[in-house]
Amino acid sequence: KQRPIEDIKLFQKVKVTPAEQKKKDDILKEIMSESLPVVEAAIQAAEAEEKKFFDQGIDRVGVRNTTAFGPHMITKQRAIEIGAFGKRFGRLTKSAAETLNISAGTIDQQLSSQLSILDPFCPFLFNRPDCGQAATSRYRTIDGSCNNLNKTLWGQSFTPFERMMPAMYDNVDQPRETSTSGGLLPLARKISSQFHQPSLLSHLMPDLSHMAMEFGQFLSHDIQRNALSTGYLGSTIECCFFGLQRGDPCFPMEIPTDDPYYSQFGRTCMNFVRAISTPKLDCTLGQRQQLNQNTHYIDGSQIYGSDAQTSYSLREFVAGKLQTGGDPNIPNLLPKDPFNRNNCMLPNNDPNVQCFRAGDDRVNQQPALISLHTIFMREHNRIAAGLAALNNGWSDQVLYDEARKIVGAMLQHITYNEYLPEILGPATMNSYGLKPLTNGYFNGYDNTLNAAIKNEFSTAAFRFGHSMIHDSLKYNNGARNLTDVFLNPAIVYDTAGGVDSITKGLTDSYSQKVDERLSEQLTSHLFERQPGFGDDLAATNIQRGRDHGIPFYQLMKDTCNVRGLAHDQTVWTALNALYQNSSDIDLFSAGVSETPVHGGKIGPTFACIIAKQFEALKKGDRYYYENSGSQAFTLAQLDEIRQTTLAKVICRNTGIASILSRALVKSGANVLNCSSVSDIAYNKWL
Ligand code: HEM
Ligand SMILES: [Ca+2]
Repeated sequence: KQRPIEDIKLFQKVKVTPAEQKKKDDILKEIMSESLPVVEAAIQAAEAEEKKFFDQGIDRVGVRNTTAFGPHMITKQRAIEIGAFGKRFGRLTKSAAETLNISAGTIDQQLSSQLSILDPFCPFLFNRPDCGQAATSRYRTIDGSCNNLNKTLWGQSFTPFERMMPAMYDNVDQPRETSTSGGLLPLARKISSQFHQPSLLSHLMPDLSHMAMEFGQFLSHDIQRNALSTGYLGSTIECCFFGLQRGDPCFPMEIPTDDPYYSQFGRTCMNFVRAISTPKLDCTLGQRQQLNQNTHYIDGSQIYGSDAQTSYSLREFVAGKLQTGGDPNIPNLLPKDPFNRNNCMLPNNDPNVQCFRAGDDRVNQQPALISLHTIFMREHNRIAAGLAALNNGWSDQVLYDEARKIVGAMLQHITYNEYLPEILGPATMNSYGLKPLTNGYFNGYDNTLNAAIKNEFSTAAFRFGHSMIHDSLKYNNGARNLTDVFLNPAIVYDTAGGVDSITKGLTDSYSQKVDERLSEQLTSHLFERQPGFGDDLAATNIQRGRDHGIPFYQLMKDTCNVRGLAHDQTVWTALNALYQNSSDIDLFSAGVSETPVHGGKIGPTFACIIAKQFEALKKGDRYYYENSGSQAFTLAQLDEIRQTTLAKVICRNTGIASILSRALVKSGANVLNCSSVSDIAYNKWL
């Protein structure tokens, strides 16, 4: 039921007096206390329903042979707990918006009151970090808390993705399915099959190696990991069991009956589960938001973990080392996961061949990713040993902390010095101040800048890398199709190849161009375990954008001040033909297909979103490696970090004899002879 008209009018006022604000707060408090029992009952009913799906064996735990999407994308318990509060905030927001007749776009401004009645539902108020030591600590916290000393939760793991622009949902918080001119948006799978056609071998990137793709994914797994909804007892939700009928959190993708590939299998539905919704960091009512399970900062959390428990489970607790696995024939691999939590495809039940554990749970997704994880784990252990050799008195903890600090700094250096210049081009690097210095400290730390990952970046722009993926990984003298290696670690254990061959293969082959095309392995066979029942990554990216209410391309393009046509005319025409209204076009599809900026690999809209994000990750990170301050490296140490290249890290941690000296760049390729690579000068750490 609606509130009286004077209440509704009060909430429509743009400026209010303190007395009016108090009145607003009281009204909201009243609405909340009326709604709370109703909301609680509705959530209980929904949970009973979920339990039914579980009891009937539709949603299952630990599904191995499955058509469920991304079986390795496990949601952590902490995220599930926050999601339970998110559900309550979502429903409470909706009832406030309905009774006060507030339109979706203005919810955040109009319902911005801090309401103490909601405190018990605010996960960010409990266990607040104690930052007493952080102001002077040389080391980051494991979970990213206390980086910003005023806003101690900024960038912490298990906090919301932020946004560049307000979300655009249907009916306050439902996935966007309708066009601005009424009618339905085109199906995600249709856009994928018509527009994101298979990459061809003739569309290779002329100057970047396949390692440029893989480093991008490794970096992505440092800074972002969305949390997907789970069923009863954390089970995997199977949305297609009832055709397309099952409601929230299901948002399955309809496959057109004339689909060029899937129709031959009679398949009409592809699983898709909505991302968990989270309260906002300040726990005011507002739009639906999504949750990042990783630390937002570039800090090596994919190696070390984003929470204390994970970090402990990866440590040796001797001499600062991380745990290793492998066996006598192939030592020094990542530690094994005997519980197979990633639901890997394990060959022939060989008890020695198991998937791996790392700081980010997606590590087993494919062997190129496993290889970079392995190399950086080894680099950590090597550095810990180097520091220990010169510093007799250092404890396990100090050795671990210092090696972790150095590895995190190396990752930042490679990101800003080697990776981003190739992707963004020189003009964008300059205008956002992203280039590292060649000497001295950087004095640009800005404690008003929140480094947190933006939803538009995570859900659309930084997925440009999906277009760089090749059909296959070069391996020994041949190649392995991705379908044969998704979630299958077998070649990592191969004594005749393994990590060395996979890594060498990445620098010996080219990336695909960033364009609308994606490998067929990703659009027709992603994680496939039964022919015709794999997933589609392009469709998933589009659907995820709608799930998160990501603004349309046109709006982001305007926000980024991109003028005129940013596409090749033919490409733009093809994309437009799929939509009834060009202002509806999804951000991923239009962004990835823009004509690249001069000297870069992506178009102007994605370059803007990505540059802004990396600017915040640099200037909003108190522990950015070039900063001065109580956490700083000495200038001599900093000079040593600045010598880092990805190629040297690879040389130091594999048996590879020679490699591209700029591991991401093929053109004008200079070869680095690994025997000439010197170690870090540990005497600067005495
Ligand atoms: C073989 C390589 C890769 C595979 C199989 C892969 C697969 C996936 C899958 C299944 C998702 C989850 C989609 C969803 O449910 O929304 C995802 C998300 C994502 N991918 Fe990739 N990807 C790969 C490489 C890359 C690369 C090279 C980049 C960037 C340079 C990248 C950036 C992202 C980002 C930013 C997300 C969103 C992360 C999040 O949900 O928090 N990926 N990818
Ligand atoms: Ca991180």
